[in-house]
Amino acid sequence: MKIIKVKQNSQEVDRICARGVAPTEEIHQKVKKILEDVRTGGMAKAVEYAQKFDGLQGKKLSVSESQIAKLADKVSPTLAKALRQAIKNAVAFHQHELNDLKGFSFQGKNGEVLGQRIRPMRRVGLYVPGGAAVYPSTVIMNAVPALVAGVDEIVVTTPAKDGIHPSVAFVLRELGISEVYHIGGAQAIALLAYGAKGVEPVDKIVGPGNVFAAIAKKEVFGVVDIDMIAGPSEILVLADSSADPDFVAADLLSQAEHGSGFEAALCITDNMDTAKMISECVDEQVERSLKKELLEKVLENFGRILVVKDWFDGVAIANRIAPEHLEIMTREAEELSQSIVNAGAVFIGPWSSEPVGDYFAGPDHVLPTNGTARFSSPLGVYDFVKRMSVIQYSQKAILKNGKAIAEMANTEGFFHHAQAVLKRL
Ligand SMILES: NC(=O)c1ccc[n+]([C@@H]2O[C@H](COP(=O)([O-])OP(=O)(O)OC[C@H]3O[C@@H](n4cnc5c(N)ncnc54)[C@H](O)[C@@H]3O)[C@@H](O)[C@H]2O)c1
Ligand SMILES: N[C@H](CO)Cc1c[nH]c[nH+]1
Ligand SMILES: [Zn+2]
Repeated sequence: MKIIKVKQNSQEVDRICARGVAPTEEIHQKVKKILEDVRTGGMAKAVEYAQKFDGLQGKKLSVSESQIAKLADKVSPTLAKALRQAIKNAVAFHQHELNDLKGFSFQGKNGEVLGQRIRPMRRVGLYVPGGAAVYPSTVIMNAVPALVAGVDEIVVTTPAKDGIHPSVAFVLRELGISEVYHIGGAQAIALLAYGAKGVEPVDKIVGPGNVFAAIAKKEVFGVVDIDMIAGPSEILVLADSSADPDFVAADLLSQAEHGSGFEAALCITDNMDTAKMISECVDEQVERSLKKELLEKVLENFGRILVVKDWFDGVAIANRIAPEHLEIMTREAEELSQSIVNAGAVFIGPWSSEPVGDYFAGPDHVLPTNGTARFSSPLGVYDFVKRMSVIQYSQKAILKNGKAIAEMANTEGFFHHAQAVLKRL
């Protein structure tokens, strides 16, 4: 793995900050055409694309409850136990988010009541990727916050080349999700956003995906809401000489293996010897891997060990990179973590390996990528609710403030706004 000495504004850091799949004009046009085709051509077009790209056999996108149940029964007892526990952990974590979603109301000086109410969305679409891998964990991470928020209708789309995987079916059944369509990519996003015969459009689409799903989500924003851009997975490990190089290497490769080829596996260290040991461990693990070719491609693009002169520079660079996952394996890991402001999730200390978060700990694994952690948050209950303002004016309050309101309205040239208030005085 390449080792590079860097400062905060080095070219290599700029290149990493500009990472991500830069979609070509060709991909953009392709996504737009698929969206438009499904919007105008409806179910027939959606089926055609799902057959072409998503391994759909036959003409039916919807997966029936009995199919889900049959597949779910195939899951081994040990996997069933693990998935059930992962669901429990995710529910427990997301329930804490409700503490910040209570709304409020207060009474003003003239008896007026003002407030904010929180309401769940009615119908949401969850995109569960399925091109290069199978993602039962992503069903959990997409669906649990929606369920905790109290969303009425949850729709899942997933490509699944070889049909819905039993583990995915198991999680769907455990969570009571029965509206499922075998479709992926831009065509799935179009189906969710525009609807088609037998499929009602949703209010919001969430979930990670490859470049086709991500661009399609951006394109339909406005017709529906979207969560964020959650693209190819990324990890940045901060490691000093106390870190176990074998752990660091393993964690870097955990995200490099996701399969799109555009993942990022980065490390920052303040020690050249540590850099060399980590690099050797990565090379050894890659050499032994069944995914050697894929890992080499990812590491060539965005696999780097950056050596900094001190942690002041290290933290500044980490905050510029704003990775999806940030692991800290340094002596004062918790203290250092306090300086991190841009990351999807922070994993502190040697035992907090990234896959603990991918599968089990409880916090969501749908996280902002490509540096969007500068302004986006992990998927959470807050993504599935809306805030609604409440204004309950009293007669005393309108008598006190009516003239001021009318004056503002008249200044804007809105005579009828002014009249509506003045009539009440
Ligand atoms: N950030 C997160 O929270 C998070 C979580 C899980 C996975 N991920 C990422 O999600 C991505 C999943 O990607 P994936 O490919 O496995 O699954 P995917 O479901 O996102 O994409 C597969 C679909 O893309 C479409 N597609 C592929 N090639 C196409 C082409 N040439 N033309 C038109 N459409 C095409 C097809 O519809 C196909 O079914 C990975 O990069 C992974 O790292 C991110
Ligand atoms: N690391 C991914 C998020 O970037 C989530 C995931 C699911 N399965 C394995 N990993
Ligand atoms: Zn992962």
